Amino acid sequence: MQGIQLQNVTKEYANSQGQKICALKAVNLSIKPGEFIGIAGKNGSGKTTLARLLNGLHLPSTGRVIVNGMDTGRRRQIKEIRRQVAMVFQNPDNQLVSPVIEEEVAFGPENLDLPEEEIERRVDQVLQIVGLSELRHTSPHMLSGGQKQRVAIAAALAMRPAYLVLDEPTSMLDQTGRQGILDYLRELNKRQGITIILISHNMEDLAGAARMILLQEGSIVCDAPPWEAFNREEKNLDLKPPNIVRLAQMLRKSGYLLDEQITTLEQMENSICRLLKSTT
Ligand SMILES: Nc1ncnc2c1ncn2[C@@H]1O[C@H](COP(=O)(O)OP(=O)(O)OP(=O)(O)O)[C@@H](O)[C@H]1O
Repeated sequence: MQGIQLQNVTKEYANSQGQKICALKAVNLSIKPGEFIGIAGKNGSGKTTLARLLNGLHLPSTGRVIVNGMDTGRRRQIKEIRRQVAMVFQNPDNQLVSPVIEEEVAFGPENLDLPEEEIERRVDQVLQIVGLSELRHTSPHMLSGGQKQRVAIAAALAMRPAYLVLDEPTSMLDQTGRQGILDYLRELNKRQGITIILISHNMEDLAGAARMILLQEGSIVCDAPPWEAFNREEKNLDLKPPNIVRLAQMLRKSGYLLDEQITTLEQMENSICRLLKSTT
C-alpha cells in the first residue's frame, strides 16, 4: 500500500530522572502520496517526534509506522525507508559535512552504490532545481542561510525520495530566504509530485499547504484544510493565523461576503474581484 500510515502510535521517552514522558499518544494518521501537509503545535507538542518516526529515526513505543508497505520497525527495510523519506532539519549547518556543494549533494547517491554517470546526472538535476548550479564548486559554508538550506534540500532530493519531511526549515532564515524555500517546496510538490510534510511555528509558512495537522500534548487535535484550521482552532491553540486570513476575518466581520477559504494573497484577490463584479 502506498503512503505512510501511523497506526495507533505512542512514543515515550525517559527523562533524566528515569520518568516516562509520553511525546505522542495513540496517534493514527494516513499520509497519501502527493499531499502537501503542514504540521503545527506548541513547543513540546510532539512535532519533531512525529517527523522522526516517519523515516525510522525514532521507533514507536507501541503501534506501527508503515511507509509504502514497509514497517519502520523492520531493520532490513530501514535503508529503503530512509531513501524514500528524506529529512531536512532546522539548522543546515548540522547537516552539511562536505567541503564542496556538489560533493555534499553526491554523498547520498554515492552511498546507494549508483553508477558514476547516474550520480552526476542526479547532482546536475537537483542543483538546477534549487538554483545552485553555478555555485556547485563552492564550499557550503560560503553560502547564506537560505542557500545552505537549499543545499540540504538538494542533497535530500538527490536520493529521489517520495516524501520530504522538513522540520522548521525556515526558522533561521530571513524573509527572502524563507519565501524562496517555501516557493521551492510548492514547485516540488506541484511539478514533481513529491509529498511534502512541513513542520513550522510560522503559520504564514503553512498557509499554502493543502492539509494542516495540529498537535497538542502528543495528540492530533485538528486535521483539516488550513483555512478551516485557522478559523476553527485559533482560540484553542493560540494560533496566530497568517495576516491574510486575519484580514479576511476582519473584513467578513465588517460585512464583506468574502470566501471562507482564503489563506493566500491570490485567493484574497480573486475573492475581492468576485465581490466587486457581483456589486457592479
Ligand atoms: N530524546 C528525548 N528524551 C526525552 N524527552 C524528549 C526527547 N525528545 C523529546 N522529548 C520530549 O517529548 C516531548 C515532545 O517533544 P518534541 O521535540 O517532539 O516536540 P516539538 O513539538 O517538536 O517541540 P518544539 O516545537 O519545541 O521543537 C517534549 O516534552 C520533549 O521534552
